[in-house]
Order: sequence, then structure tokens, then C-alpha cells
Amino acid sequence: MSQRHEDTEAVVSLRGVVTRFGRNLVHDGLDLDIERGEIVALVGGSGSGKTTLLRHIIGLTRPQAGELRLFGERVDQGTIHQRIARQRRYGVLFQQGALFSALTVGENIAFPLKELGIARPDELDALVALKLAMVEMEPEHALLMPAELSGGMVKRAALARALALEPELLLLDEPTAGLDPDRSARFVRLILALRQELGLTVVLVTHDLDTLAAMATRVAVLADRRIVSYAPLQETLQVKHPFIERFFHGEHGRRALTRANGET
Ligand SMILES: Nc1ncnc2c1ncn2[C@@H]1O[C@H](COP(=O)(O)OP(=O)(O)OP(=O)(O)O)[C@@H](O)[C@H]1O
Repeated sequence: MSQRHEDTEAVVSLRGVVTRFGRNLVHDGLDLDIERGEIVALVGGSGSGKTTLLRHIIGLTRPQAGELRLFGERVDQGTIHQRIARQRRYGVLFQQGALFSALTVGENIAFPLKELGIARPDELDALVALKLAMVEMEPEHALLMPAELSGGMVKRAALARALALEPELLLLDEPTAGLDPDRSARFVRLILALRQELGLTVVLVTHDLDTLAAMATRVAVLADRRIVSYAPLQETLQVKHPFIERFFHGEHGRRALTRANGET
């Protein structure tokens, strides 16, 4: 596991976060600390503010109140150089806008490397091929346009781009949505292998219980505008809360958890 930074430092720390869109109060005094090496599944009802929370974490949006720290530093503070240095340390895979449609797969993956001035032009092809290999894609896929890829390949190419900077933190929004079970299982294996190799910390928003059960070290439940439970899955299942009951103990949830238990 990576020893680049203090092991005790929370990678993500959120305190008293309040988010309001007009009259819509989304987060109200939300707290969450994510330690290095965790794979945190962030779950919550539709519109509960999961994607917004990911956007806050990387400073794309700002809450009305609260303190957000990434790698121990205030997200809303710092010079431009400090912000760029922080950007190098995380990768994101959002549901929409996974890839730039006007660029080839290779150009997409090279984009953060070029933008942050990390690689020389003559190094880019080899780096792109390396990132593609990490997500089990071939070097020639670099020449394809996003529209020519299957849904699963788009996800993997977007993941390759998120991994381009060898991040310490990966934020994934519904990474397995729309993938068939086999592809989802491969995606999970890939993330687990990368965590092993790179010592990644992962935060993933997901409705996919199979994925959650297979990879999450902790589950953060966003309900009532806060994190109402933050614990390993088995402990989460004991928590009495209407959302947890519906999400994990409904018919769909029971089947997924039975499958997960059967596989361990
Ligand atoms: N830019 C915005 N302007 C106005 N309202 C917004 C904006 N972004 C998000 N919201 C609202 O904030 C709430 C939380 O949205 P968000 O996308 O974070 O939820 P979510 O938990 O990720 O939902 P889902 O699981 O359906 O994707 C929703 O009511 C949404 O309509």
C-alpha cells in the first residue's frame, strides 16, 4: 500500500456540510471521514445528493456551509499551484460526460497528462497504451472515437483516463450502471487489483448491490440529508433505518446479498 502520505490522515473529510439549491435543502450538517485505502460505497435514494457530494469533494461545486478537506487541505483554499497539485492526486469517473466525444480514446486518456503538463509529447503514446492495458483494452483502441465503443468499453476507457495520473483517490459515480453482470464483475476485479497495486482509496456511488457487496470496505448511507450510517456492510445491515430496510432488505437486496454470501 502507498506510504506517500501520513496513513492517519483522512483522505476526505467533510464537516457540517449544508447544500441548498433554491428551496431544496439537500445536505444539512453532513459529516464524513474517509481513511486511506477504504473502498466506500455511498448509497442513498434518488436525489439525496450523492453526486453533488462527489462534486463538492473535488471543488466543482461549493456547499453553502461546512468544511471540506481533501488530503488534509481545505478544498476551497490554496493557490492555483496547490489546486493543480491536488488535481493530480485524484481521478473521477462521472455518469455523464465520461469521455469527450470529439476526441479519440487515446486523446481522451492523454488529456489530463497534457493538461497538467505531466508527460512529454513523445511519451504520450506509450503512456496511453499502458493505461489501456490496465483496463484490459488494446493499444489500437486508442484510435477509436467514443461513439464506436460499446457501453462497457466507454466505462473502461473513462476509467483509464481517471487512472492516467496514478491517483491516490478515485471517485466513481455509478461505474457499473448499464453493464451486464459479467462486465460488472470484471470491473470490480479491476478496481480491487488497482487498489492492491496502487493503494487507492475509492469512493463509489452505486445502486448495484452485487458490486457493493463485492468491493466496499464501508458503506456510507446518505439519508435525511446526512450520513446516517458509516460502517462495513454487515454492520450496516443491522442499522434500523427505513432507507436501509428498503435498500438492503427488499427482495432485490436480499437476492444480491445471498449471492454475495454464496461467493465468499
Ligand atoms: N445544479 C443544480 N441546480 C439545482 N438543483 C440541483 C443541481 N444539482 C443537483 N440538484 C438537485 O439536488 C438534489 C441532489 O442531486 P444529486 O444529483 O446529487 O442526487 P443523487 O443522490 O446523485 O441522485 P441520483 O441517485 O438520482 O443520481 C436533487 O434534488 C437535484 O435536483
